[in-house]
Amino acid sequence: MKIFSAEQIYAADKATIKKQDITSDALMERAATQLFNWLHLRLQGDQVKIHLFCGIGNNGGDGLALARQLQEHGYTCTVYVVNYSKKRSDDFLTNLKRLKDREVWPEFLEEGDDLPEIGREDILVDAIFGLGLNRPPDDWVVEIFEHLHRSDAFTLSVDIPSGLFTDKVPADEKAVVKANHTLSFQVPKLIFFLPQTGIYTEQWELLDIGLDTEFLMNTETDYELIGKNEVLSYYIPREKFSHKGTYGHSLIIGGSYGKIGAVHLAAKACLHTGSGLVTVYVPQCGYIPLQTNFPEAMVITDVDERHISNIDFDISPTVIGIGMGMGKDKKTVKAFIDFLNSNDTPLVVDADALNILSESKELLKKLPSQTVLTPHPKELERLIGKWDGDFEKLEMAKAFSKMYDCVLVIKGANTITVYDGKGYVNTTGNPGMATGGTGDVLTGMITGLVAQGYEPLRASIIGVYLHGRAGDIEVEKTGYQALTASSVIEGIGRAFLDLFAVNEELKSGREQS
Ligand SMILES: NC(=O)C1=CN([C@@H]2O[C@H](COP(=O)(O)OP(=O)(O)OC[C@H]3O[C@@H](n4cnc5c(N)ncnc54)[C@H](OP(=O)(O)O)[C@@H]3O)[C@@H](O)[C@H]2O)[C@@H](O)CC1
Ligand SMILES: Nc1ncnc2c1ncn2[C@@H]1O[C@H](COP(=O)(O)OP(=O)(O)O)[C@@H](O)[C@H]1O
Ligand SMILES: [K+]
Repeated sequence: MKIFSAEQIYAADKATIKKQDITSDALMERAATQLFNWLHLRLQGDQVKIHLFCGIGNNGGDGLALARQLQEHGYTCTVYVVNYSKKRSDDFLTNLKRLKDREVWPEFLEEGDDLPEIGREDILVDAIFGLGLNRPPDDWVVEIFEHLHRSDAFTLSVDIPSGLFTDKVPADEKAVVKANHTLSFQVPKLIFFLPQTGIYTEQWELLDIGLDTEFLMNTETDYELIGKNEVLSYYIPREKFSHKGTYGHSLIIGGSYGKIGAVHLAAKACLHTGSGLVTVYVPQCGYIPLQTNFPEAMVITDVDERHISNIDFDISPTVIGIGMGMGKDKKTVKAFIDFLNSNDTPLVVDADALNILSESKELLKKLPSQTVLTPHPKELERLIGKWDGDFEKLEMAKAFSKMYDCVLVIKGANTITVYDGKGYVNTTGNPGMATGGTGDVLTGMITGLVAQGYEPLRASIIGVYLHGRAGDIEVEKTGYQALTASSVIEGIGRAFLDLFAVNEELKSGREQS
């Protein structure tokens, strides 16, 4: 699913109005009706107090139109207009008049006014600012935001939490409404997925307002949200007459004394993701544990007991995953540099190998084209330098990816894979995965997918999706705290099966009906 910018959403508005020959007010009414239906379905006429805080633009207009529909259905609501500007939008004014025609008189809030009392059990609707915010809200408006927050009432934001810009991080966290739930129109917004802006709403949901599908389909976006449908469309089926050679030979290089587990996790994940063969390359201290606990893997050992000192093997792997638990011993750094100087096998690079790469631009130039790099935030900073806010981080990541022709997998709650000027935002995964070793599992999975013939960008997108899905499946059994990297590996098989689950359900539903 595409993630559109605010400008593109305004353009979609225009295209819809023209193509469907409707007024902008009719589109606002659609939006309000969807908001109303959402609330009505849940409240079923309950007489809970609803406070609607509206701005003076179209976000406020949505709020006013919603207030009218609520009032018509007998709900108890009070409407406030946060009067931050005299420049009211036409559709706001239309809806203000309609409300007054029904003898609902909003209370206009100005600087210095007393603020209304809000009970904990009440419901707040935040329709103060939407996509049109273009400067920080005034202090007295921020005070209203804080007042709403102090009430502890359930806060429902319309389109986006008020105070959030769509293209930069707010300077003051108090200047944003903290929503429990956001009902956003038609398309997801990038702000829901970035660590510095995603925190302002606990949940978000899309409401279909019938924007022109042709416009949405034909407009190229900088970001895409990756869900099951996207992954399914990339899936390569397993052939009946295939054999282990069909699915590639992955070589996992890494480990050092005390960190052999990282390689074990990556290699096991690689195998569970479908790599035909998996060989690991470790210091000698890794030989016995791996051969004892992981019979499916082949093991090649370095000449050194504790560290990788000379990457030397006589197999021809399809792809190499490198860096997990490898450490930065002097011998290892030299071995890695020598390896890069002669390697032309596709690479997936993680952990210490990334840290070594960060220290030399010359080394980065030696990476084969479309090498996958899987940094967590700290490793990313070492690679691309410090950024000022999540939006700049993404721009810097795109520039870096272009400069070195690499796929950058920016790991986090919503991992974003960046390549060729575009970002692919992942939707799976959970906080239980914030535990040692889950990153090693991801690297193994991406390596295993490249081995099977997925091109590096797709392997990354699919790997990240399945990794998160495996974590989501396993967390149902373990809870967040007990989820481990090993349990994520256990979940990989179910994550693959789950790709087809909806289709199966649909099929059985059709058969029954
Ligand atoms: N397709 C869709 O998705 C649909 C979207 N719809 C809805 O429209 C919403 C966007 O509405 P909007 O463009 O009128 O902007 P909104 O956020 O209400 O701001 C109002 C104005 O405030 C001003 N302003 C900005 N910052 C300020 C500040 N700090 N302090 C004071 N003033 C400030 C600025 O005007 P300026 O003063 O800069 O001229 C701005 O224009 C969208 O989020 C959704 O809810 C639906 O109705 C239909 C379909
Ligand atoms: N809160 C979270 N929600 C979803 N996924 C998460 C969360 N925290 C971490 N992850 C995922 O877990 C993995 C952690 O990787 P990393 O930090 O490299 O761990 P390690 O180095 O211990 O293997 C990444 O894939 C990341 O996206
Ligand atoms: K809002």
